[in-house]
Amino acid sequence: MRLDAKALRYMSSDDFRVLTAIEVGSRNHDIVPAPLIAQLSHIRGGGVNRYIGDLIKRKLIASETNSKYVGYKLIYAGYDYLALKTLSKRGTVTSVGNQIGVGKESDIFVVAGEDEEQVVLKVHRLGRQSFRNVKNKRDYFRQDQSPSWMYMSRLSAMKEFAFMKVLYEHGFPVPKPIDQNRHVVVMGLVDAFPLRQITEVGEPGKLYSTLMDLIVRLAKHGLIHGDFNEFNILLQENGEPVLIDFPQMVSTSHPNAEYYFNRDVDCIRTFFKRRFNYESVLYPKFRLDADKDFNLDVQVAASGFTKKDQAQLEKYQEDVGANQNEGETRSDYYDSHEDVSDEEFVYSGDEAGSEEDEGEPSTKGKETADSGDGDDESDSDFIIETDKLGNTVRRRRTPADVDGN
Ligand SMILES: Nc1ncnc2c1ncn2[C@@H]1O[C@H](COP(=O)(O)OP(=O)(O)OP(=O)(O)O)[C@@H](O)[C@H]1O
Repeated sequence: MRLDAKALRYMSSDDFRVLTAIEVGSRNHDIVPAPLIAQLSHIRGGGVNRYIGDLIKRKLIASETNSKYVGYKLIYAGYDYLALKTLSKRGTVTSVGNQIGVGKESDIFVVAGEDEEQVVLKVHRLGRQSFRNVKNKRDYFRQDQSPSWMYMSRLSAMKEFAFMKVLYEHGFPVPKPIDQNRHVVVMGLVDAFPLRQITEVGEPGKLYSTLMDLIVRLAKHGLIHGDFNEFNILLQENGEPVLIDFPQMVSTSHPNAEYYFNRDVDCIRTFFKRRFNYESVLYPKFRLDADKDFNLDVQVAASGFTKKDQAQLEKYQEDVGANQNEGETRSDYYDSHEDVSDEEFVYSGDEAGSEEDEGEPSTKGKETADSGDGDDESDSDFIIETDKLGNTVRRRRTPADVDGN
């Protein structure tokens, strides 16, 4: 799936009203009947059917029949569309660029921001992975029981933005948080390579200590990253790491805090041993009684991402985790995952904050960065080079390399 910027330009305001009406109607209906769409969009007569037909053709909505009537539902592309429209109206996204990556549960694009600078647009796609791993898929579709995939994606984006903001404000090395709407987060572009692509570093011991210090500093602020590994650490040319991706971040007062803390520490120890042949007897241990400098989790709760939201996301993550194939690593996932059709992601309500005209749009596409474990991957798409600090880095070829620039 692509981020279709052109579609944004060509969509009429009536199309948007109809799309927004379907989003609003979805709060109380699995599928929204045409008369309700007409009422919510204030488009009278049979006119609404023409717009509905148009939106179906553009694959922004889908029609479905239940036992009583034919209705319409928003699909991922339509939801993307509404989010992009809102961000472009706010001016935080001014044009759409290329997809630079695909995560387990997200699509990442570089787009132009407010002052034409390059920024990162991350579209959360919960359900991509869980379709394979969650047994009780139906739960997430049934509005009366559990939230939809799109609702969960929105919660995940809210969480990422809330944590990024609080961490950024307290001087942690994270991307600059810029904006968030629905399931989309806009953040600063970090000029760096994921640690996973780095084959050699000048001083592994120094980087190891920096990363362990970061884990400890987070804990002293009441937080555990929960997914602190080579995929979520970007290494800048000056050797300083930047932390991304906070879907599993938990408070140090979480009942399983010690487990999560140790897992983060172990991830780094294992990676350093495997990749750089570096081992140290020194590593941090979790201490519940440690003096806390600050409780950032309290600030996050105050930011609008509530404890209830956190609990809902945690339940989802547990469901995914509990059903994860034993021993499956993230690389295995990348190597084996099949794309799930976007039409399968159906929005079934619970959305908030969708004022009329507050629309915005979509994304997704081909895996371009990081498509397997760096150790096993074919090298033809990569260039090995030495950065200014003498680190050997492996990066994907760009058109500029082909042109010889
Ligand atoms: N702010 C950023 N600046 C530069 N690159 C970024 C940024 N955010 C993400 N990326 C790139 O996109 C990739 C995926 O991002 P991220 O880890 O946030 O997605 P994800 O869906 O959570 O992935 P996964 O769960 O598989 O780690 C990163 O490895 C990195 O290469």
